[in-house]
Amino acid sequence: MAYLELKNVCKTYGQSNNSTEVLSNINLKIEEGEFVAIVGFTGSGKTTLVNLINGLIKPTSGEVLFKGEPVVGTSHKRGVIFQNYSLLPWLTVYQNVAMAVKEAFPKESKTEIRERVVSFIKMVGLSHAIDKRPKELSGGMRQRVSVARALAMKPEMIIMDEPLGALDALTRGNLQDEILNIWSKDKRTALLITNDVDEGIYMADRIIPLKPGPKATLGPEFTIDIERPRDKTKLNDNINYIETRNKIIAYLMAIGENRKSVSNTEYVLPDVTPKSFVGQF
Ligand SMILES: Nc1ncnc2c1ncn2[C@@H]1O[C@H](COP(=O)(O)OP(=O)(O)OP(=O)(O)O)[C@@H](O)[C@H]1O
Repeated sequence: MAYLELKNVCKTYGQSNNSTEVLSNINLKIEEGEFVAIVGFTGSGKTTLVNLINGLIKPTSGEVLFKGEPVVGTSHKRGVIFQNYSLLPWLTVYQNVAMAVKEAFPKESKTEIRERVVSFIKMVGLSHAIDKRPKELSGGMRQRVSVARALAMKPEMIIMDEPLGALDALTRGNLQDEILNIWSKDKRTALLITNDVDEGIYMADRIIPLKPGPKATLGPEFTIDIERPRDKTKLNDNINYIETRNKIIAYLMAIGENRKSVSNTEYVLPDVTPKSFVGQF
């Protein structure tokens, strides 16, 4: 039995004439302990896929199974690191992480919870900002709180929706390594949604492209046959890395070209000037 399985999953938004089938016949199996990356184009339905797996939305048809059981609603067993960090603005960094930890570990003592929260905030390099509120943090710092919050809950499966996109290269690299540490040390299962092929190759066992939408489906998988732990500084000399990267990029470029050729529509912008601007220049 697969740890996570999607069987013929389709998702349509809207009703009748006004509807769009965003995802079409998605079939995916992830085994326990695997790290799978889905690489997709912008707007292809990546977040929709994450929300289906997380239980935030239901498929229009098909099934999402977690450990053999249909996914109904969210669960802290599946920890999601969202793209938009979704922190509670009135809580401090500590409180944002602690709230999630308390929910995941209701039987832990106050001291145990404090230790857990503090150690994960330290891991993401935010000890100095532990009592700050989200509005006092940069976008990258908020994203790091969101990573700490998801990982501190020790989810059985870590689901990441383009979690590191807003970060600088150094912070991004550090967090990739922290996520990999936790995944391998705690024997987790992980799904990473990204538009960065290099990030996918560095982190995952398999990469599966999500074709452009509407009616996005999954493309053929690419196995990443590079020994772990992987050394970023040596990847550029690794023949497996070079070959796999070239194959994935060629595939994505080919399906990207098809997408371009689907639409020849020209969009003409309206020729209007707001009244308040007239005479200002
Ligand atoms: N709740 C919704 N109602 C209607 N349409 C939606 C809804 N959510 C998403 N969509 C549409 O579904 C399509 C896929 O959106 P989604 O956010 O899943 O894509 P994405 O690949 O995550 O995008 P991005 O790369 O920009 O983050 C888009 O055309 C979007 O407008």
